[in-house]
Amino acid sequence: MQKLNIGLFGFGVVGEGIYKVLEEKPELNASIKKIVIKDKDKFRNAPSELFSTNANDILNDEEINVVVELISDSDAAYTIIKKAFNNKKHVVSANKKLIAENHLELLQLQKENDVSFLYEASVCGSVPIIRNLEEYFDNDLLNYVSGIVNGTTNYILTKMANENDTYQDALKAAQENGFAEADPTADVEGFDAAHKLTIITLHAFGRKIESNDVIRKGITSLKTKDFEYAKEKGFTIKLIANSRIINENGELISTVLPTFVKLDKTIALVNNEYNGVLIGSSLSDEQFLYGKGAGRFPTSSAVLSDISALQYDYQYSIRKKSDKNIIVNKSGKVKVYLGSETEVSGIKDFFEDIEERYQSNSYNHIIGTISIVHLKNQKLLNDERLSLIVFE
Ligand SMILES: NC(=O)C1=CN([C@@H]2O[C@H](COP(=O)(O)OP(=O)(O)OC[C@H]3O[C@@H](n4cnc5c(N)ncnc54)[C@H](OP(=O)(O)O)[C@@H]3O)[C@@H](O)[C@H]2O)C=CC1
Ligand SMILES: N[C@@H](CC=O)C(=O)O
Repeated sequence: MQKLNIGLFGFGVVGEGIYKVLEEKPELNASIKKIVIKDKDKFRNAPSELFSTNANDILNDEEINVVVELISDSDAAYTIIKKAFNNKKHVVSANKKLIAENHLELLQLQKENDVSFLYEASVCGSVPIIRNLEEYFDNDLLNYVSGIVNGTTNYILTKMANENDTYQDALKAAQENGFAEADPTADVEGFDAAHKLTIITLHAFGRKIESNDVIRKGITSLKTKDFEYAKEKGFTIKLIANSRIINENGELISTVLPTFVKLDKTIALVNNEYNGVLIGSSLSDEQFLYGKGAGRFPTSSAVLSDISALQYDYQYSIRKKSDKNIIVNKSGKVKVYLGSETEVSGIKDFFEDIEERYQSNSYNHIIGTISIVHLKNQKLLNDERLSLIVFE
């Protein structure tokens, strides 16, 4: 077993977690030689000689053969990872934004430099989704991957639906628990889930889509009345990320949208910071992966698993990667609920047909069918007056 000398970038929620975990796992033959952070004056729960603010203390150290990148700045992480590859170091990362934005380039660089780039922690925290899609589902025909991939929003939605918490209180608690991104806009507006969905889509279907291709709406415009409607009708509201193949030409429908989920469905039972992903395939029908999607030790467990996989030179091969023309979000339609406190002019025009209209002094809603082409209209997605919720 080769000795892994680790250079760790970041000593925040996850970085400090993996430091602690590795201290308790001497049998792994992996130890942290240097930790690079940003703020040299912060108190650290580790010996001060380990710390530096100079990235080159890791990147130019020839004894360090593994870089574990756990920082909150994706631009800085991009520079660090590229240099690490050039210097023939393996990289483990949890940085979904960075990966989603540079996925194919980074995979190519790992290949050219004959090193490994592993990032299980970047999607669904502790849940081993990437390696399962990559290895186990290699031969089975996948139809969809769908579920809850962001712990912060699921925590907030659970607290709002089940404990009548306010959005602000629930978000604050998610931040205090270390679930949220440094800028929680990434969580609550659905960007984080969209980044994760692009990573999932490449490993599931071999197709690289951009986060901007995903039809995305977060949870910030949901109102108490929407939760009341959901309860009355036997639903709960979840932020669901979904990529599915709909046509023989391989067209993908990829969305991150607030979704009414029937209370008796598996996904409805995924609460708090837990994530849960349904994998639909021709042979095995539907399977479910479930576990903690955020937080110090759950995320560290996935980072640890990647470090451990380096011991046997594991690499993602992306065998399913297809260079065919990729078509995303062009066909089909969905059943949508649009709620608003005041009448919003022109929204009826988005619907192909309307099934239900409700109007009162304090709240209105319309339920009907909207084509995918109209659903991606930014006017509809970005209007904060509108609660947009799809039916699964
Ligand atoms: N928290 C979670 O549950 C999960 C997080 N992730 C991902 O893991 C990564 C780390 O997240 P998390 O630990 O929560 O973040 P934190 O905000 O808790 O910690 C971020 C760390 O990054 C360091 N840092 C920021 N910029 C730089 C830089 N330019 N150079 C060196 N160090 C830098 C900070 O330094 P300093 O301490 O000096 O401020 C800090 O130690 C992110 O990519 C996140 O998306 C993935 C899955 C789950
Ligand atoms: N902020 C993210 C952290 C894990 O990826 C989340 O809440 O899921």
